[in-house]
Amino acid sequence: MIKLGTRGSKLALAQSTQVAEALTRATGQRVELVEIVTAGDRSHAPVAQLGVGVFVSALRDALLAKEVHFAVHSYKDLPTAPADGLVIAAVPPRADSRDALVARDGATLADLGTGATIGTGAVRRIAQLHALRRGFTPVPIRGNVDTRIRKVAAGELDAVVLARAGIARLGRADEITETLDPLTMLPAPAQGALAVECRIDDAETVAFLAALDDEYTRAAVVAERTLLAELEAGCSAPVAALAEVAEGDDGPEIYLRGAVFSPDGSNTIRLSRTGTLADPAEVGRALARDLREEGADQLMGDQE
Ligand SMILES: NCc1[nH]cc(CCC(=O)O)c1CC(=O)O
Repeated sequence: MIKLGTRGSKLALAQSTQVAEALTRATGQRVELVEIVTAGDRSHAPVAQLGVGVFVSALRDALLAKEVHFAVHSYKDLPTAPADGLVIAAVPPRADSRDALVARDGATLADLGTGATIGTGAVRRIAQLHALRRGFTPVPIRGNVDTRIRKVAAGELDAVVLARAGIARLGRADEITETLDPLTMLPAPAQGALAVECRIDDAETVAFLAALDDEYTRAAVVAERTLLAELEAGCSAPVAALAEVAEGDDGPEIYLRGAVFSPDGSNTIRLSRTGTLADPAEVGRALARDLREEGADQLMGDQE
């Protein structure tokens, strides 16, 4: 039996269970889930105040203390700096990376009128909603996926925007009323991807977990997160990125789109780049340089 450390939230349990089952299918290894309470689960403060690493650090402590063999994170919630002594041993095939709208009566963004209240806590999503110039009223919310969707059913909000992958992992994809095209709502770097982490010196677990790794997903996530890191921005920053791997003339290549937003959505810089699958980090670095040349720092620094 090897031990998988997981948060106790429904979403964390759903994705940990899915990874555990995939590992058992691939290797025959049985996996025991061990629940770990993080500071982020105990607190009701806005995530922006808690800081990026709050959901992650308790899991990493448990790994380093050898209480568990590995942990599964939502990749987009990981700080961009690597953790000492740990390694992302597998990046499983990515789920849908797009954002999704949940509204009443099947409503899409096109159906929602001026003043429609749309719940989301992410600056990235708020800025892109404003940028549509439809007079929407983004409403900051927090809480788990179920809580957020309930506010729509209860009439407290007209709609919420959430990651499609999270809704789907909870088995509620049929409640999505519109999956948002990346042209309208470019997702967060690494959205929909999972990071499977273990101790770097635990060769046996590293070898086991390799069975779950998906080369294209890993390359995409490296490109997106290198862009984020190069812009010196965290997971709550107004930065969006999506890398896709497509067949080029000389084999597979990476197509990386990136965008930065002023917090009120009045200004956006969107650019893209292609590069070789062999060096996804370079694609991220190059796009970060391009965005900087267009004034990304000033745009994002324009916070207040
Ligand atoms: N920021 C919270 C968060 N972290 C991971 C997911 C689920 C989707 C994913 O794994 O990317 C969500 C919910 C959301 O953004 O709607």
